Amino acid sequence: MPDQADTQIHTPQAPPRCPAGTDCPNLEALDELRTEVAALTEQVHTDTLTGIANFRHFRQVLDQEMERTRRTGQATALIMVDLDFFKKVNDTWGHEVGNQALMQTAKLLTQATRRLDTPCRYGGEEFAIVLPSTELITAIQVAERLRSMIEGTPLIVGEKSLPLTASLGVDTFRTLPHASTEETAEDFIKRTDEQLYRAKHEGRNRVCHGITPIADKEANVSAEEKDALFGLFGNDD
Ligand SMILES: Nc1nc2c(ncn2[C@@H]2O[C@H](COP(=O)(O)OP(=O)(O)OP(=O)(O)O)[C@@H](O)[C@H]2O)c(=O)[nH]1
Repeated sequence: MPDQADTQIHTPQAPPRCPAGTDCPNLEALDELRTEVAALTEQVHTDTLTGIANFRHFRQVLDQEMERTRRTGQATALIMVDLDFFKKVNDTWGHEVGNQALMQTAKLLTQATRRLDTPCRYGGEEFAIVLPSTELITAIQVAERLRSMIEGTPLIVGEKSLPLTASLGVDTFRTLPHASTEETAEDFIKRTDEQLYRAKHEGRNRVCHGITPIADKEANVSAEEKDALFGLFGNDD
């Protein structure tokens, strides 16, 4: 038999009711709590240094957009961005100046993209942008615009102007609507990262992109779907 203290702990308490038409102090407390939860949720999804989305948020958005692609057949584009010779910036000018370069780059990423796109800090000096419902050709244009903005916006440190450049990899995830696909978010990131490393290897300060295969090995493609597909990619025959 539980003692009285136990009984009090385990008995569910009905929330106090507010009389209709009166100010209710509990509602105010609830509002405060909601504001606090919203602020904490934002913190969990934000990179502290740059103020843009962090890796955790990036992964959630990417999963969500890939799922949208599977359902609608509209491509999801991904751009990976890595500042060039960033170690040298840190070594020459110090970590604090390196941080300023990262903050400036994050600002440019936000300026160069639409509100629907999600620019994120992927980690270190690497960034990623998820572009929903975006074809490869458009994503390449966005990446090229961003590359040019980074190159054309040196970091001003006192009297000095510090040139910055970045290498970018671009690719898209696409599949036929409602077809099963085996490609995971990790595979897609890896595929796009390979383009980024190609850009580094080919001399940096450039955009490299893939030719996206249909990420669907098993789907039976109907004549109508084939027509739609060739309409999307353009038919060379
Ligand atoms: N200031 C600053 N530096 C960082 C941060 N995160 C990572 N870094 C630095 O970024 C540098 C990355 O160096 P590397 O991976 O050698 O790349 P890199 O020098 O840019 O060379 P490439 O990518 O090949 O052009 C390292 O010196 C890290 O210490 C950060 O939050 N702030």
